[in-house]
Amino acid sequence: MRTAYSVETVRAAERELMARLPEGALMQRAAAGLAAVCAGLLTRRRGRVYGARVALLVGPGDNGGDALYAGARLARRGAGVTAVPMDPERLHAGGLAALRAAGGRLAQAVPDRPDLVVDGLLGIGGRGGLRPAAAALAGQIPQGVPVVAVDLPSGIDADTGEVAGPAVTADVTVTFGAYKPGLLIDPGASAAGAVHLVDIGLQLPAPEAEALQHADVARLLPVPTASSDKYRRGVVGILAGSAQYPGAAVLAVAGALRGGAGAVRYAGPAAEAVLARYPETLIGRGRVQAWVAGPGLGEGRAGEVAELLAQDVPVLVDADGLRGLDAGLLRARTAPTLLTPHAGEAAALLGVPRESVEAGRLAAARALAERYGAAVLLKGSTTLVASGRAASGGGRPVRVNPTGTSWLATAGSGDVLSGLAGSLLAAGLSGADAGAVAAYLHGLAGRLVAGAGAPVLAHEVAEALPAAWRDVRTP
Ligand SMILES: NC(=O)C1=CN([C@@H]2O[C@H](COP(=O)(O)OP(=O)(O)OC[C@H]3O[C@@H](n4cnc5c(N)ncnc54)[C@H](O)[C@@H]3O)[C@@H](O)[C@H]2O)[C@@H](O)CC1
Ligand SMILES: Nc1ncnc2c1ncn2[C@@H]1O[C@H](COP(=O)(O)OP(=O)(O)O)[C@@H](O)[C@H]1O
Ligand SMILES: [K+]
Repeated sequence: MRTAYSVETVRAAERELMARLPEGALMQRAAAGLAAVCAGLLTRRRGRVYGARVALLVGPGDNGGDALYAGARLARRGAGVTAVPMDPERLHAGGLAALRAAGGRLAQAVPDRPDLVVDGLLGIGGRGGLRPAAAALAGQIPQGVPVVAVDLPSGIDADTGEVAGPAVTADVTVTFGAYKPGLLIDPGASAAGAVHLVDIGLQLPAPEAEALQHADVARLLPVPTASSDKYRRGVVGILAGSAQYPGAAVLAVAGALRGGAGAVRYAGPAAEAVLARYPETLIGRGRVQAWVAGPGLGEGRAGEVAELLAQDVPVLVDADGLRGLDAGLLRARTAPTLLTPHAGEAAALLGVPRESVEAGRLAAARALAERYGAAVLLKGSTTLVASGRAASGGGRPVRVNPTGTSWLATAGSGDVLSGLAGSLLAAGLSGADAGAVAAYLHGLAGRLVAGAGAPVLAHEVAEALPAAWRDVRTP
């Protein structure tokens, strides 16, 4: 499990540790880790650190201090290090002295053709987008030069990944003590590049966000045993498709068949299309352990969705099923509910513009989970899963899906995802676990189909799901 912690939590852990260590020890640990990553990058690109030109963008706080001390370490290994301050009157004094003592220099502008730029403008003390002086410096970063961000790319919100204005885009981010949620969630995650975590010895409590890894998913997958039969493995019902959108039914069934339930039951007007493709499907209503309601239903079917929600079985609601959902009805349910909106559907459910969901994905997922008392899988460039309890009790971390590819932004891939997640619900996973595991496998399958980068069809994602299962289950 990869875990991420809010600024408040990181600061508290830092205070606690600093009280037990000599002054400046933590910053030295951070600077040593940062310098090691920079040295590794320079060595890979040009064979050695000696003679490399390194430009440090230095802000007024401790983030700038880290950059200055790391610059001093690189200068001692023979790099030519130039520090460019955001405000020459506000520079970390110890860091500046160390850099000077090591032979580094100060300049007013980023020198020509550096081999590496270190972004030490703002760290967890940054608020909002870069202000003009910082933005002007970030604007001087030459194209094509690798950028290493100190702790996080300056201008991204550490807690949410929101980017409120100008921000640095890094190739590598060296973060200290713990991942911050903004490094895992877009748009921040995209700005961070590859993230290296430097352990500085923090003792941390429960995380605010977490990302499953292969082993976590493998533990949650429903695997049949000697005593299994198709009913014990779970039956998933699919209410999807319409005369206008029969394909959504086929794709949701395709995802469900590969999700680990023992049988898939289809209810709706696209039975012929479903059977033509998947003769394994049971047709018509009957007992199920979970329902998937919504893909391709078209308009005027809210009554059918409400009928399923009135039953005491787990229900996943997607796509057209999400229109006009009754929050009171959902909150009154005792069986698990999982909602799987994309940003547009989430915006409609929250009554806010789509852009505000895109810009603040974490807050949107939490708000939906709280308002509807349900687990929420918010699809998009970083898929998030908030559990109902996380919002109300503040207890459960939001799951950030680490797999996926933007090639998945293709018609019908969401239908495959909802069938898959519904199947996992029927197999007995909680709403949040079913959502997180489904997003993980779906993202992995999408990557397998896209390969080095090629268009992906939704049905191919469903077909690649067994390979994704095997990949996850291979130790
Ligand atoms: N606290 C600790 O023990 C450690 C902290 N470390 C470093 O310290 C950093 C945090 O340091 P600080 O608390 O000094 O904060 P920052 O270095 O992030 O800078 C905060 C300062 O930047 C200015 N600022 C804020 N938002 C701005 C904006 N949008 N545009 C322009 N200027 C803005 C403010 O004047 C504020 O004083 C961490 O990110 C990490 O790099 C590391 O050295 C590890 C140890
Ligand atoms: N930019 C993106 N990067 C990665 N994945 C994306 C991106 N945009 C969409 N996706 C994924 O693609 C799928 C699209 O689902 P959805 O929007 O419901 O499409 P549809 O309704 O056509 O099936 C979701 O799994 C979503 O997370
Ligand atoms: K930074």
